[in-house]
Amino acid sequence: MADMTNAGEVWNQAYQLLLDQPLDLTLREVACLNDIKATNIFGTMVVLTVSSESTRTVIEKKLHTALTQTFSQVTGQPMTYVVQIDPQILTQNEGTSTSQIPVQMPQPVVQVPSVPVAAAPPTQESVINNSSAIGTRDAVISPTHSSEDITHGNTLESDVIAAPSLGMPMNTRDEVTHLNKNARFDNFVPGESNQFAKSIAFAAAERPGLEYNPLFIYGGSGLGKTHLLNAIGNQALLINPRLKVRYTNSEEFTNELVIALGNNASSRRAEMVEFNRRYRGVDILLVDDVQFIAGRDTTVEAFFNTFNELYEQGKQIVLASDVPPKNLKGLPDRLISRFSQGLSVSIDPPSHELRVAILRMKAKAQHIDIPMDVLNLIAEKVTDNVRVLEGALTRVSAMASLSNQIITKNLAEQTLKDFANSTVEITPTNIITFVAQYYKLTFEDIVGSSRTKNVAQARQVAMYLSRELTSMSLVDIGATFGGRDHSTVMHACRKISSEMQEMPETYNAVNDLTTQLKQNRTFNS
Ligand SMILES: Nc1ncnc2c1ncn2[C@@H]1O[C@H](COP(=O)(O)OP(=O)(O)OP(=O)(O)O)[C@@H](O)[C@H]1O
Repeated sequence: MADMTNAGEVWNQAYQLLLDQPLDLTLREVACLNDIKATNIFGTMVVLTVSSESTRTVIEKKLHTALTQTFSQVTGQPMTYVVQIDPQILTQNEGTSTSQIPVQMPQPVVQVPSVPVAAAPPTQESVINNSSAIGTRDAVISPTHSSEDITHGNTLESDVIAAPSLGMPMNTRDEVTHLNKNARFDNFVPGESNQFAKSIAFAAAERPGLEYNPLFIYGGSGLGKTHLLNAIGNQALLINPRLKVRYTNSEEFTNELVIALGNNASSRRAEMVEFNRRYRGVDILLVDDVQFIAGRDTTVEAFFNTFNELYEQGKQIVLASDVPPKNLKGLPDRLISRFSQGLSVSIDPPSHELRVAILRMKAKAQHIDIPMDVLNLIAEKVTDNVRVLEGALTRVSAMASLSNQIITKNLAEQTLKDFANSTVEITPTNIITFVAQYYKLTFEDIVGSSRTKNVAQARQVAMYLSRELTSMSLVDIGATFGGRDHSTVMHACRKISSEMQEMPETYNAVNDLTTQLKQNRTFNS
């Protein structure tokens, strides 16, 4: 195992392992590997520094899975990474003997699943807007940038439901089942777009392993797939508390497998027995974001075997993905045909009526007094993603509370002028970079261990934005921010959400940063 505190050592070992893998890279992409330097490690997060946006793109698009898995293998624990750009690194890399890759790479075999890539480098603009003129609305509202809904960044896991917005079922992740106990059927609002999925999910929870096995739920980001998966587990346990249920996602499954396999020969056997017990000894297995299982033969093989064993024993398997089975990329046909042999149900974007109904339920849960015309307005502004809908409700309620006004259509209109939809893809790296610049800190400050007030505040804002603007789970966000626990992230999200209702500077920071991120206009790197 590499020394966890030595970034260079971790990278060197990881690099050697990468060389042994059949990565699907062009020669130009291979050359990019020489541009990577591991400059720091914070907890379970490796900071990779590269000289250009194009290298970052290659990393995020082509090497994501290979890198996370290799880092996990080298250190013996689930790892993640962030990429920062520093043009100076080129000079520093010159002359270093390690990590120079030969330009002949192994032949393409494995398709590494891509993750969304940061958009083109933004232009330099002033980031700091400390005008705390709450009440004079124009001061906190910047020009609108509108188009489609926001696109989410790293969609690797969504095992937990909590979000920073008001009205969210806050996450309480069960230690054993990994279920979020607050995601239930009774707080999942049905509509035409999700009713069928909800009914089938309910039936699977009531009669696991019988009619709908496997059950495959697919649909776009923020439409409630994770909520339904958790609801199935919770409902099944309500009916029969003795059932063994496990919620996971492909990232977690893969990481646990890599760690079990990475142990030395003597303990590997025991680790694998434990791994198999965890996944094959259950009555209900719920697997989120199954599209990311692609990428490694060993993971696919382990997943295939797990699936078969559970299926043959009549155990319930529920899978969630952004696309239907036949559109899954990089998975062998035998697995796709297994996924297709049960029932596939879609969740479609919610109608206006459903968006209003969801908003009404969230507002009621938080005792927010909000008139019907405002609910309609929010539902008109945000169309495709319930998570974003919740964020919009948070903004309106925060603005009313800060300016000591009741919620009116006018106030909501002004507040949400800036809550524009955007096609810009927002990645954690972008968020950290933008937040660092906003607070006049460094990238490392945000992901590092400093607890000084300013740094801690900036980090919490970055965590909040990660939850609101990407579909990363609390667990993934925690890992990205220096290996912090998911409860730390949950605390940060709650704190910032509540501060937004009371402190103009927090509201302004979140608001300004959201606008800048969605328009991708700020840092020059
Ligand atoms: N019909 C609904 N009723 C109540 N809340 C909902 C509904 N649909 C979605 N939500 C809420 O919206 C948020 C996002 O949902 P969820 O995380 O389940 O989406 P997802 O489809 O898994 O997204 P992703 O693919 O990005 O992980 C959650 O807070 C969830 O509780």
